Amino acid sequence: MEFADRVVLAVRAKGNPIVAGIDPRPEELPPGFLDGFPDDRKGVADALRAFGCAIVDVVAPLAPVIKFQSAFYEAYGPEGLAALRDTIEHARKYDVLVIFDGKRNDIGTTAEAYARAYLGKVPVGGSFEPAWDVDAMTINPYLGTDGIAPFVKIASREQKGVFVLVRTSNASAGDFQDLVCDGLPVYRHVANRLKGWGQGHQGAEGYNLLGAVVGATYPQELAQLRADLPGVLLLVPGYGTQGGTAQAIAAGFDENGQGALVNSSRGITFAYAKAAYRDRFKGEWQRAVEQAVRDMIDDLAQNTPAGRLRSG
Ligand SMILES: O=C(O)c1cc(=O)[nH]c(=O)n1[C@@H]1O[C@H](COP(=O)(O)O)[C@@H](O)[C@H]1O
Repeated sequence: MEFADRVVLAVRAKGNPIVAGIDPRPEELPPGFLDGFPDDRKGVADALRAFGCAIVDVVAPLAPVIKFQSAFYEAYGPEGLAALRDTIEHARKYDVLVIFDGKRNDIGTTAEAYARAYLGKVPVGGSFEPAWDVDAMTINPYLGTDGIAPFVKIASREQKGVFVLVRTSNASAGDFQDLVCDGLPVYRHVANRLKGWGQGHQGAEGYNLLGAVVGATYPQELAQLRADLPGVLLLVPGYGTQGGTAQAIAAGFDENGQGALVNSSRGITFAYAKAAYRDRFKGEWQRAVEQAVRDMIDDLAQNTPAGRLRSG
């Protein structure tokens, strides 16, 4: 089944549009968690593996999508990447879609290697086999069309998805993305190109394999892009810790409560450190994580069109 159709069906089946972000920072692991592991780089990577898998066990039954932020695993070198691989494999045991967030890209030929690595297959001996085999990945559009085409080609062949950074959530997002050129800010030029890049790749549910990343922290731009990009899935990070609210995200959905996937990473992964959850659940950190997901589901249901997913 096409990636975008799998997203629509998964969101419908779970009744919410949540992307649970797993961005593990060793210094924020539950108190005492690291004590059970050797005091070296491999030990920390093993702790990230154990922690990430435990988070997956809590979030995968509730959320339709999990997003892994590669940076926090890469930080621990090859051992960290092995931990990421094992945690992705653990997530694969559940009925959940997996996004690899590495914001990759390069010139066309190198972009093709990235696309093969994460979405496609690589030659091994006389045959081809998948390497990372995730459902979708994030990419950077700065290099233009030839850097995007290989991702679209391979995603299309493998029924995978790609999310292009269009208007990011960070404070300096506007440095380049808001520069006006030919009467439009650069991020809207990217959005217009994205429509072309995705042409011919629409799934049966009306959404494209090529999605757009749009931050929750810029509600006006989000509303603009929802209008500019019908049929494009929006991956919306920035909810919670970065200050994005459900009200701000509401404009990202279509009239059926579909079309936007809302990510929260620290707000879920490290929920147990928040005073309200810490006092309520004491040392039971997985219960705090579960409650954070349930609270986010309720918040989006009450304050965005995603509530329509529940009413059927
Ligand atoms: O592509 C992304 O996912 C992304 C794009 C963006 O504009 N802003 C953004 O925060 N992200 C990622 O989304 C996650 C947000 O994490 P929290 O702020 O902890 O919820 C991190 O993994 C970021 O790298």
